[in-house]
Amino acid sequence: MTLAVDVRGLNKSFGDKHVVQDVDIQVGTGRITGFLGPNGSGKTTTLRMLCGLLTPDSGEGEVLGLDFRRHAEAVKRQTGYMTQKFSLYEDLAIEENLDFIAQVYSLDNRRRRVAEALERLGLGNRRRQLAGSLSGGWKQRLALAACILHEPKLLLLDEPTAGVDPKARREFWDEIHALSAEGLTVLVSTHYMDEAERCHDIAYIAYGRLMARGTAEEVIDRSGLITYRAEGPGADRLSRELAGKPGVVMAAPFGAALHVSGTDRAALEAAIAPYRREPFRWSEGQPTLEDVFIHLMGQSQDNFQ
Ligand SMILES: Nc1ncnc2c1ncn2[C@@H]1O[C@H](COP(=O)(O)OP(=O)(O)OP(=O)(O)O)[C@@H](O)[C@H]1O
Repeated sequence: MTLAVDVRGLNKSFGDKHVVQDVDIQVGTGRITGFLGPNGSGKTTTLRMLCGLLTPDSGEGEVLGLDFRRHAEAVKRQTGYMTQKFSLYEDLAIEENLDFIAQVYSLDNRRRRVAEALERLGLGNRRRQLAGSLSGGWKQRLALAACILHEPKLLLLDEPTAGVDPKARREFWDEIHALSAEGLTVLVSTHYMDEAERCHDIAYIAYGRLMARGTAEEVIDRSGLITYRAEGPGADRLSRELAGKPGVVMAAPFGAALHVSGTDRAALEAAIAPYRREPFRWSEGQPTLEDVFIHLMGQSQDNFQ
């Protein structure tokens, strides 16, 4: 697999806060890599360093085959970065926003590019609508259209669907997959588990440190987590009793069922033994990505406290 991003030993501090610590990040060409981790763990900071908007304290490697520090400008030109906050002009129409961006970047074939971006993201019928009057989902589509206008090879998307309804999120992801199928590489930060599962690969960062990476299956397998599932009336309410018992890393309700996880099988089984009675039915299940992420978060040291 060729790598569109292959950066090692990335570090960044703000004052005495070491917010990105020795992070290695690799993103396969044409793949969609989900970037996950708790709030404030350094995802945005990492994305900004990769596209040359922020200078790392240290780190080396290539983005799109270029030394990402020495050739930051060239990397920037081939990268589309979608910020967390909608940053287009609310009092300009959709088409005017795109045309303005095309002018700012001195893009050739402005009309063609804008028309193609409108068409591609289904914005054609709304092209005269003011950006400020769009719903969250359409705003995000416009922001995505703006980032692909210059035909980048790499997309860095920072929580692009935060606060967007499920249907619009699904459509947005269909578009990300379509772009990836055309060869674009995508690194996308998200807090949504269903989105993590839609990624080819995952990188999980907590408190500035990369804790896991690989496909969802690999991340789950390598966690060493064992999960039991309890069903039956009131099973979900056992979480409080079980949480904190030796061997229990996590006990959380999943609908009416309960997931209890740990890494030490004997200790975990001892913890649930008193509850192996009617009306509860226990079975060993596959840990979910969410189980694994909560486990990883617990393992990482919160160096901001
Ligand atoms: N310019 C800055 N000056 C000082 N501190 C900063 C700056 N930018 C980010 N930070 C701090 O760095 C840490 C990491 O922030 P970052 O935005 O990279 O996290 P994140 O993983 O993207 O979080 P979220 O999921 O909430 O978006 C936070 O503690 C944040 O307050």
